[in-house]
Amino acid sequence: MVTSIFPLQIRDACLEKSGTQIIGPINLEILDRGCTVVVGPNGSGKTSLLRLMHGLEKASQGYVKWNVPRAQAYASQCYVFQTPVIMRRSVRDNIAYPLLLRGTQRKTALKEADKWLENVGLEASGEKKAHVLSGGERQKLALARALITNPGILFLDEPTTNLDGASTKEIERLIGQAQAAGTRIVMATHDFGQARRLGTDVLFMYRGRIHEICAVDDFFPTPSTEEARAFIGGEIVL
Ligand SMILES: Nc1ncnc2c1ncn2[C@@H]1O[C@H](COP(=O)(O)OP(=O)(O)OP(=O)(O)O)[C@@H](O)[C@H]1O
Repeated sequence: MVTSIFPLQIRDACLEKSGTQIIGPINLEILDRGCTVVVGPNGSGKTSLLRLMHGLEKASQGYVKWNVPRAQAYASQCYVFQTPVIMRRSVRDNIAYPLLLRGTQRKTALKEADKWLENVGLEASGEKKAHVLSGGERQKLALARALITNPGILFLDEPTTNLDGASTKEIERLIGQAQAAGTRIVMATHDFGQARRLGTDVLFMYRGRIHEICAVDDFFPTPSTEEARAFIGGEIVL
């Protein structure tokens, strides 16, 4: 039996940069189901929290611990950056790349990439150089490249910033599809509509700390703190 990477346990974790604590202490447990949307004002620490969870940053105090050894957990995670990293090769090769890294034969990897090209609507662009893609197309490529590995957890940092309505809808469809297929989602977003459409629970960051965590259906109509109420109302929260 394969051991689950969950729960992810974060205990008293802090992250320091240039001698300043930017987030923490954070206490959080992530179980294997759902879509957690991370919201909060600019600079409240959403990206830093995602990076800490994924292991791109190391806790200066406390710990971030998966249910399995770190390397095993890392192999089952993907992180899609706000500005996706695009490799200087074709769109198709970009998508196949994670499978090639894992030792899949090139022919099989490309066949799988073709399925994903179709799923994300990039089938006409497979042979294009990836760096010519538009912003929305790049996000689709990045999602396909993440999902081709069937990750246990997917971290998304503002996946639809600067995208038009149709591209946003398309990206949300792919995220919903991944969640339905069993991938745990943790996503930072400034889009409340998106948070309501995709999220199961909300994590509200404020001044580097988790200020509130609850079901999406409770957070927006009845936030339990004054800061969250002000934030949802579009007031400046400092
Ligand atoms: N490498 C770094 N060095 C120093 N400070 C940093 C570094 N990275 C982030 N910070 C600071 O940490 C704080 C949290 O940043 P972070 O990017 O996590 O916020 P955010 O909530 O994702 O913001 P936004 O909504 O604007 O994307 C900010 O004040 C930022 O300036």
